[in-house]
Amino acid sequence: MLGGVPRDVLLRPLTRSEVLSVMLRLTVFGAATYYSIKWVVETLDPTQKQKSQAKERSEKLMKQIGVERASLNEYETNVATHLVDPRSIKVTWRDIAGLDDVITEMQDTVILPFQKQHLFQGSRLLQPPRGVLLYGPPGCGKTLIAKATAKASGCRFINLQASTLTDKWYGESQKLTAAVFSLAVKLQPCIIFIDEIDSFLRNRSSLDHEATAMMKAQFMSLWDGLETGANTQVMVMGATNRPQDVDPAILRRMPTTFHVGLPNTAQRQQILRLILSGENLSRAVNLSELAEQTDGYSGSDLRELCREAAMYRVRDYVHMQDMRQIVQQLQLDDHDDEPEEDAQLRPVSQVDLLLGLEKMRESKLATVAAKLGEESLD
Ligand SMILES: Nc1ncnc2c1ncn2[C@@H]1O[C@H](COP(=O)(O)OP(=O)(O)OP(=O)(O)O)[C@@H](O)[C@H]1O
Repeated sequence: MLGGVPRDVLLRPLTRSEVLSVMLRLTVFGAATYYSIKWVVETLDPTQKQKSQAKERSEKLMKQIGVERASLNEYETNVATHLVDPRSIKVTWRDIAGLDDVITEMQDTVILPFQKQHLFQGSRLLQPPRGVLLYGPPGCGKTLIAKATAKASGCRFINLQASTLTDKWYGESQKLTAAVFSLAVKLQPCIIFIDEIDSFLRNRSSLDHEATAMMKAQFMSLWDGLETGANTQVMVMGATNRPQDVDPAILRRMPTTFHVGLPNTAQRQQILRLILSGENLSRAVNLSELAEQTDGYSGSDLRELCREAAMYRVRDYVHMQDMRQIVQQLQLDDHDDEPEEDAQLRPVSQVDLLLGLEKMRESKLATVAAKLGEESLD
């Protein structure tokens, strides 16, 4: 190939400008190769679109919570898409009824350390808890309390879904787990909230996938790492319906626990009053009677009962309108200039509420029957 080039030209040393020119060409060639390969890899990466969407979303959320110019790696960006702006949370303590004791305790043990950090410094005994667990049956207000806590504390709030960490390729879970803690530290004061923590950090068993076991171990060690930074304001808050299924090692890291149980009669009456507070109620409504009759009902059941009750008057109204139209059509000529009827819904009555209760009972019985049926088939 170089046959035509005279031997002395090949052997003579390169001049300074030739060396520079070769180096320049090599640099340009190297850069072109690097960017071409990067472009091909990015084009072929099926998750590229999700990644750029995550970046956009996390940048927007970070801006909303007042953090600009924080440099986040790819995994922290992914976790940042689960950030919640406390100002956007609608739930306040006033939206929770019958749980005054839990709220007071939450304010003292969780919110106070965030708000009055200086009082808690310098004493190992007064260190705020690194982990808090809310437990109790479904629909009794755990999520409401977590949201109101985030709002009242003004902390940044990472609402972590178990699937964010678990449904990932091997190795990705660990990088995301590390990112949860590093992001929380960057954004502190911060609460990492994990709903249904039992499904995520459940009892370890020999059947656990190796990656899951490693992720759990890593989660715990990063959690312990929070202890070493005395001024670190990061807390993990978990909620579960099944505390017995949570890994005991995790439970030990959540020494502050709040039981949010089924409401008693007085609490049910308070919840009913709160749920119906914006409604037009008939004077004859007796919430104490309803509270007596709803033993075993959660706050969420009571809300559903009230929703049903409120619907009866809407249905009545629609039926009434239909009837009126039929009558009007029949008597069209005679009643041409009759005044328009009142377009208001009637107040919610005690009968509506009792009918709502009846409907709830039926649906609860049907659910129990279906469950028993499933069990007998197993
Ligand atoms: N104490 C309460 N005061 C007012 N509303 C309540 C209360 N408890 C439950 N509710 C109503 O029930 C709904 C569900 O409550 P929430 O999601 O907090 O329950 P949860 O305990 O987190 O349930 P799950 O374990 O199923 O997530 C609330 O949105 C609210 O309407």
